[in-house]
Order: sequence, then structure tokens, then C-alpha cells
Amino acid sequence: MISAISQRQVFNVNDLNLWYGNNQALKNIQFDVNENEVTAIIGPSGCGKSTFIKTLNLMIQMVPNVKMSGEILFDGKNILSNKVDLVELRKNVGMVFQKGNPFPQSIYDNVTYGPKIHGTKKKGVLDEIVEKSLKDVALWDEVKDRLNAPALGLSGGQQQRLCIARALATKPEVLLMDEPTSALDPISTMKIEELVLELKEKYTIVMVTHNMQQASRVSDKTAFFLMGELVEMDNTEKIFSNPEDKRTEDYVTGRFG
Ligand SMILES: Nc1ncnc2c1ncn2[C@@H]1O[C@H](COP(=O)(O)OP(=O)(O)OP(=O)(O)O)[C@@H](O)[C@H]1O
Repeated sequence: MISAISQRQVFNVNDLNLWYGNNQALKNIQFDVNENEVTAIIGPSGCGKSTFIKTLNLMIQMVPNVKMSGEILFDGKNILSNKVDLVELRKNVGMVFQKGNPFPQSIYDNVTYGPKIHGTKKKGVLDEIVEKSLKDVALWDEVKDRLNAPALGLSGGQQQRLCIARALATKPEVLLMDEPTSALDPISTMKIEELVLELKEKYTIVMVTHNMQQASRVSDKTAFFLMGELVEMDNTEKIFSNPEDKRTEDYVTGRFG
């Protein structure tokens, strides 16, 4: 049998611990992310999924009294060292949240927000970024005639796709998605799932989801968290059909959680 070609790893998380004050929320996490794959994070409420995904672009540091130990290598460099440039990191590791949270500005200004911060000023270049980013999320045809209309006038599903376009506009390498469809109807959810499958051709995606069917539909790898620990991480098919750990099996078969 020909062995699989080993893929480049974008993140290597080694022995990560995290405390909110005295309360330990993540324990000895080992977590690798392959390039151009979708990695899903599942687990019951309060197990540390959101906390963990927010460590990958250090958004977690916005929470007061957070302490971390261990290392998070992004493209081989430890982002927990003091030398990291946060603006650069968040340009390369974009994030999309549970509820589409467009700024109360036009569709156009939402997409150009990031590129402008990073110094892109020319109208022609910004126009191109807007068109490309909106095409990437399959929103261009729906909004191309009203780019100056308020983003908040879009439907929930369109707002979420706009937020993905906003994250893509700075040309990130990784897209973090924290329960991106939990506030959406089934059709909008399906569109986002289709989009995720297309986007992984160009981007690496890490996604928290409560929805196990969603994890099995869109992800290559699945990580199961429980009480701050990473119980098991493997190919999605294996996690859902033949996991190593009894706790994973109980969770994916609906015996708890
Ligand atoms: N800002 C915070 N300050 C203190 N403790 C927090 C904070 N955010 C989360 N926690 C605690 O950290 C633990 C993990 O929470 P987290 O939100 O990461 O879990 P989760 O798996 O994403 O949950 P859910 O699925 O309900 O969103 C919980 O015990 C939670 O109470």
C-alpha cells in the first residue's frame, strides 16, 4: 500500500494549558492542524471548544486574567512567545463567529475594513478585493448591485457569508469558525457547509460545531474535547465509526452530552 503523502502542518499545539484566573479550562492539549483540511472541534457545552479556538489567533488574550503555558506553533513559530505581531497573526488567522456580526456599515466597507487597516488604499485594488471575496463566498451575484447598502439589511445567512468574506479579504492562511451556523436556518447552514468544502481548497479551516452531523459532513479531522481535555483527535470517519476512547464513543453515539 502506498502511504499517504504527509501534509504540511499549519499549527502544532504542544502541551497547552490555559487558566481563567485560578480555573483551568484547557489541560495539556496536543493538537495539530494540516494544511487545506477542515478540522472540527466537538464536545459538550463548557468543555473548552471556544476557549481553544480563540487561542489559535490569541483572541483569548482579550479576556482579562487569562494565563497560558505550553506552545502554539503557527507555521513553525511559537505565537506564545513575546515577539509575536498580533496584527499580522490575525491577518493570517481570520475568525468568524457564531452570529454573523457585520459592522453597521455598507457591504463594501465591511469587506474593505481589514485590507484598509493593512494599508491598501487604492480604490481599484479595494474593488477587486471586494469582488473576489464576495465571489469566494458565493454572495457576489446577490449583492453586486447594492454594495453601498447597509450590511445589516442582509439576511442572517447572507450576513454570515459577508463575515466570511470580510475574514477572507486580508488573504488569511487559516480561517477559524466558532459555531458558524448555529444561528442559521437549514438552507443557510447547507450553503455555509458547501462553502467550507470549497474554501478548504485554498484555506485551512478549524471549526467548532455543536452539530455532529455537520462535523461528519464537512471535516477531515475531528477533535473531541471533554472537561478541558482533548480526549481524541483522528480522521473524522474514524471518530464517528470506530473511536479509540470509550468517552468519544459515548458522545458520538449520543449517550451523553
Ligand atoms: N471569560 C471567561 N472567564 C472565566 N471563565 C470562562 C470564560 N470563558 C469561558 N470560561 C470557562 O471555561 C470553560 C470552557 O468554556 P468554553 O466557552 O470554552 O466552552 P465551550 O466548549 O465553547 O462551551 P459552549 O459549547 O457552551 O460554547 C467553562 O468552564 C467556562 O465557564
